[in-house]
Amino acid sequence: GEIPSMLLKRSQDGFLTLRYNNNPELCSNGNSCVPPKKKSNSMVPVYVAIPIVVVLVILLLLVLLICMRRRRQASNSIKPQNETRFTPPHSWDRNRDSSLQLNNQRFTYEEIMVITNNFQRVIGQGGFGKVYDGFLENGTQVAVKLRSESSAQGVQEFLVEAQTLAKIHHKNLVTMIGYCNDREHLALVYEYMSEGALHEHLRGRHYDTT
Ligand SMILES: Nc1ncnc2c1ncn2[C@@H]1O[C@H](COP(=O)(O)OP(=O)(O)OP(=O)(O)O)[C@@H](O)[C@H]1O
Repeated sequence: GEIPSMLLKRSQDGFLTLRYNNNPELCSNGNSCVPPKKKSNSMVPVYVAIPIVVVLVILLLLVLLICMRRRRQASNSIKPQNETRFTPPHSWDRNRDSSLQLNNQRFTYEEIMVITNNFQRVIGQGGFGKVYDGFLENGTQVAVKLRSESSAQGVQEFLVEAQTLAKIHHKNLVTMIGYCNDREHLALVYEYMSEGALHEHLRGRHYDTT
């Protein structure tokens, strides 16, 4: 503010010594008042807080989205254990989706007999029963795993293997081409693995069928 004229006059008359150079908020007639420094902007914290809150909310939403997606994937991969009927996904039905070509197609038992040439050549024996060599119409060599009635492993385990392989596709896993669920016959048709089973390699010998 302005220095009162009374004080200025007394200073000019020599009765008073005024020192106010270091106080920019004081001014005399001759000097222009230095405008008081603006107070720091009280809105600055708001400008900083808003983006932080927005970023936190976005992160929270992303985490929630990821959690929901993982939970959905987990629930999809767990099927009820007491399910006894073989209910292949729609994609297994070649009549519904011809674009699937050989993937997961459904075969009748008669077709399985043709593919394996009436179960002519056994190439292995597993927990579910015998595995037969076979050829599809287009010449693709396949391995047909036929569940035997006397199998120690139940229908349920067989279906679990089928359903798992129908979902999982990996270059290191055998590909399931199709299946047969015809009356009492259950069979899975796999791509033929000419190199044999991994455990045979680990043991250092191949299954001898001849
Ligand atoms: N896709 C395939 N290509 C070539 N041979 C196969 C194929 N699948 C199975 N075999 C042969 O059949 C054998 C039995 O296979 P299968 O998968 O039925 O039984 P496993 O995996 O050895 O035992 P388990 O059924 O008890 O798990 C194998 O050791 C292998 O020699």
